[in-house]
Amino acid sequence: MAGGSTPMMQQYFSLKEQAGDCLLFYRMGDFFELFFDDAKTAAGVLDIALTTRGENAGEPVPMCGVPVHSADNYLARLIRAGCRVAIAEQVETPAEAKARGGSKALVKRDIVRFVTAGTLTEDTLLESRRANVLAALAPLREEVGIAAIDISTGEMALECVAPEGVMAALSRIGPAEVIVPEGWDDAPSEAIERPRTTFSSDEGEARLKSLHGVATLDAFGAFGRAHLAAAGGLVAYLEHVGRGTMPLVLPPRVREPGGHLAMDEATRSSLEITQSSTGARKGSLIDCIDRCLTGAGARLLSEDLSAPLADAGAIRERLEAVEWLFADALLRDDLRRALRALPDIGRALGRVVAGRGSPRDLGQLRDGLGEARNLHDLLRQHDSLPALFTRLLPHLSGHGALCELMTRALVAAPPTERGSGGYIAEGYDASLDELRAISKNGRRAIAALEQKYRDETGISTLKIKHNGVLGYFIEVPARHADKLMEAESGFTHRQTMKDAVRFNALALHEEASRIAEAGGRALAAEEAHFEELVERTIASKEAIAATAQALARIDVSAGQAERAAEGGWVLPDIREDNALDVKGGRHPVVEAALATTGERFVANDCTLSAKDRLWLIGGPNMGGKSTFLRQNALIVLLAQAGGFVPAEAASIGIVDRLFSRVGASDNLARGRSTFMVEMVETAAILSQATDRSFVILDEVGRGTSTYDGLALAWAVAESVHETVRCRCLFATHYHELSRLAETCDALSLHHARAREWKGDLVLLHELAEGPADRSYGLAVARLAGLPKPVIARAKTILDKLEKGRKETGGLGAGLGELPLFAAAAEAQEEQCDTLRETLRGIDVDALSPREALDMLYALKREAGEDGAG
Ligand SMILES: Nc1ncnc2c1ncn2[C@@H]1O[C@H](COP(=O)(O)OP(=O)(O)OP(=O)(O)O)[C@@H](O)[C@H]1O
Repeated sequence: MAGGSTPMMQQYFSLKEQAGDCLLFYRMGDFFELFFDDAKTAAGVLDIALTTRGENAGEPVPMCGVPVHSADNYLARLIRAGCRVAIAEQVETPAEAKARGGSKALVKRDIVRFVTAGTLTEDTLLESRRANVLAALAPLREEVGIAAIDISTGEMALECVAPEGVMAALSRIGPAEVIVPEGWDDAPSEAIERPRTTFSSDEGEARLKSLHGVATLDAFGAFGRAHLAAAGGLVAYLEHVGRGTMPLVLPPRVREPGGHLAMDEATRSSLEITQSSTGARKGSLIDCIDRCLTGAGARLLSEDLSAPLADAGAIRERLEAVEWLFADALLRDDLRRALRALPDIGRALGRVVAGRGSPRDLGQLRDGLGEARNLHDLLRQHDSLPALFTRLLPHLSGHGALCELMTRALVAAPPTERGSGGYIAEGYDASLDELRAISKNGRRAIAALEQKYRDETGISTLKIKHNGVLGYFIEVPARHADKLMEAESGFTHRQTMKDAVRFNALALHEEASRIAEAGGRALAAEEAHFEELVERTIASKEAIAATAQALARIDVSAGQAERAAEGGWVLPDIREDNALDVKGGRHPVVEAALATTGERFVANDCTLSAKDRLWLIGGPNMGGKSTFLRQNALIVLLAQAGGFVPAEAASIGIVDRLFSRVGASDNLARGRSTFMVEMVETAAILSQATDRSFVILDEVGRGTSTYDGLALAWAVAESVHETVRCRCLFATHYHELSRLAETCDALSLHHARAREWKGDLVLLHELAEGPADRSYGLAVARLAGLPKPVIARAKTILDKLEKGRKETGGLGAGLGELPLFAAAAEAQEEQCDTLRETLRGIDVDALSPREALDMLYALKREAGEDGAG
């Protein structure tokens, strides 16, 4: 970068202003270069050299650069590190610039697109088994509209949530990027602010209508103002990012509230559904059950698990399809063989519509649509087809004309680049074939010329060669050059090399021009065919997207059936009551982990019903309590996602909300103390759970002092039992809680069994009825290898504490007379009543002012507010 305010610097600054807080990739020949702070950021993230180029205001300008041919790789790393990038390309050639403004003219550059985490379409930047979602939030008075799109496939959904439900919704959607109107105080951190005006419902409606070329949106669904406002912000952002080139956007579908099993952020992360506690897919539920053969199937499965259904009919429809494929292993194999060969046509379509499609993408669409047709024919032979597949069947066919056209038009394996042509098949276009023949014949003619020149000159080492600078030329070794240099030789000198000299000749020149012209025209013809195929594809984009979605659903069903067969899972019985009856349930992830070391997972029953809906579970550390809690939550989740479950039998009354809480989990990132988090989360359960919910509470209360913790655990258990009345598994180390069984009739006691054998602890991982007899804490500590003297010392202390407990009644002393949760509330009422009675008994007319004042003081004292003032 030259000093002062050079034209180049001015161009750079004006582009940087348009780029805003995105890093500016400034195209310079074969490199993208970054300057100033952008260079420092990029060099840090990419670990590449930071240098300088020229000066600005007397200071060297920091600079770094990445080669254009490997830019995708660098982009991926920058995006992963949370950066956004503006790509400024040269939009004219140096020759054009020269013709326009003389030899010193600067090549015009323009930002051609922004690359952001939520708006990627490049195959190399996307993970095949993971959706890449951009979400826009539009807060209206009492609600927040959410528009979410995966532009790699164009799938778009709109929903509307209460302001306090935004985080839960975002944790379900898992967006890579979130945009919000500027100046919104409650916006999630990390959200990107966009102009407020774009988030208006009128704007949204207008943009959707123009995008889909319709006069009314009625055919797509019923949209509220919040839906449309969010859609407006989203579409405006896509226009901005693509600089006017729109990606694939399919008609939006509206997500109705209540259609799904609700889970909040804490529940999702505690159940490790799509990612484990480390943030990786490995070790998560999906990692353990995903047997999909296509990326699109894996993405749909992730959506199923993130948003399980709450409607019995819809769940049974999915289950019926899984069961059908579960029962017929041969058919499942056939189906899966076909699925394995499927390209990702949803994403290929996304690239084609976004104007970044390649011949290879068209080839993938051809192959994928053809394979869909084969699946259609395979499924159609069966007359017992499940309802779900009957519904999907029509989407698997119907692309006959397009497939036939692409089959004729494209070569078997089209390239990703179209610059050198060669992707349109022979026989598709006679004039193209002719042009190719000219090139081919031309090359033959040149070979003949070579022979002719050799004969004429007698130089057997004469060769006709080709390169990018000279085109075709004749080359002879230097020692034979003189002969060709003669004026009458018919050859014209072009270049002298160290050992060779190069010439041209008229006949060669003419032949070469013919070849070049035919080659250029052939490329143009291929280009025109490509454009036409793209246009034909775009014309059927919605039908192709529907095919892609149907294929993904079939893949998910077949994958679920495969997983069930592999693990001996069962079809759950979906019911509308409040039962949760699991026989021989297992935790799929723990079971798989144990299997790698040859250990066996101990299956356990969970039989909750309206009469016995709260299980209090005690037992030693490491006894398997947490595992049992989670396995039942996962079984509910898997069943409502429409899959088989790891159990011998399962009957599941549909759950409306699932809550999972683990006592005192660390959440330092949010700046709240662990206990505070635990209480905030517990409060959410008590206010949001209904009698149709399922709650697992793992040692709630353990994050504070023993007395406080016990008191809170007690009160929470009571409240769940008396007020919420939902199904609940409550694991705790507080023995004292077992006394709740005396007063709570729908609560029962259970424990994870353990035995001490010859001084060693044996954990049986088996659940049994009744309270835990003791805690085995020291035995577990010994198992963990705590030094012997420490264990011995702890034992002495424990003996003393236990003696004290016997004498004083221990932690739970005094709890005998504790009124029940509801009774405690009544107690306050009672006090009000004595006040009322005293008031009623006062004869106001008989009181002197002094007596009245005394009486008032007395009443205040009774109400517990003495020391007035
Ligand atoms: N049903 C089971 N069969 C076999 N092994 C199991 C079973 N349940 C749990 N385990 C094993 O025991 C380990 C501890 O289980 P878990 O964390 O559920 O115990 P816990 O009772 O909740 O312990 P703590 O009270 O310390 O939190 C698991 O990691 C697993 O390896």
